[in-house]
Amino acid sequence: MQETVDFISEFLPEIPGVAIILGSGLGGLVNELEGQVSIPYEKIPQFPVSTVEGHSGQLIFGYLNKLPVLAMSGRFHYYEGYSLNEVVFPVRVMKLLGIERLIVTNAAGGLNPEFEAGDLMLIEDIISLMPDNPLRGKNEDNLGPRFPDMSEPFDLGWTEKAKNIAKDMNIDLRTGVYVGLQGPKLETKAEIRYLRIIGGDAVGMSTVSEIIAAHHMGMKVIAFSVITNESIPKVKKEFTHQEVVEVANRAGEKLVRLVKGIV
Ligand SMILES: O=P(O)(O)O[C@H]1O[C@H](CO)[C@@H](O)[C@H]1O
Ligand SMILES: Nc1nc2[nH]cnc2c(=O)[nH]1
Repeated sequence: MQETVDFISEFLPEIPGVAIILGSGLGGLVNELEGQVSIPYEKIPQFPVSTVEGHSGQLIFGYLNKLPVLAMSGRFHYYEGYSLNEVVFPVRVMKLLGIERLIVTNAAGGLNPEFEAGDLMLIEDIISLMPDNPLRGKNEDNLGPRFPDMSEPFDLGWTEKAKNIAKDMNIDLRTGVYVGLQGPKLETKAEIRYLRIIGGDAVGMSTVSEIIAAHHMGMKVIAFSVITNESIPKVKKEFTHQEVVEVANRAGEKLVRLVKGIV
């Protein structure tokens, strides 16, 4: 990690105040960054590389409303074959770079029957149904405790502010629980009923491990889902990743405005 931190530090004009992980189709935010410095993942020592369409694969430093931020344009997923330790590697590096705040975004399926494609959801809690955990193995005590409390993985002050900012901006913000599954297969109808029964409002294949790792290290975290599809569509149609990216691109505009406001 230190090798990676030293490498990235050379490119950063200053320590970013906030890191932002961009979900599928949500890369549009980078157009808003001024004074950009981009580092392709393949140039960064020890960094994994993105293999999913809609995830461009670069770290981008820039100024959002004059505040220095670091955007991860392209994240890593367990289904790509990476271990969860590899999936959260960039989050750990961000913290070691001195970044204290993290905004996580994703494209997700709506489980809550009141949600529609294009809705924006503030993630208030998570359920990790990943087959592993990024904290498994020897604990690095300099990162965080062996048994981190997870009763409040998100920063309450920050989430309250986000809700108020959304209201001021006239952005309709849903709230709910995000369930993270390993993917890459989509859910069966019975699995969707199950996920709803256990309390899920949105479902996806990312985010939960990043939040666990960030909270372990004491970062202040906030997270949003763009609902790109209803997991049981009202009109029968098959899931396609292309549609996820298209809807996220469109609805992402709202998220970009909100993130800008929050930053
Ligand atoms: O969670 P993000 O990276 O936004 O991507 C979501 O979209 C992809 C499926 O279309 C899956 O990778 C799912 O997790
Ligand atoms: N697991 C899962 N991931 C998604 N990513 C975007 N939509 C979905 C979905 O419906 N299910």
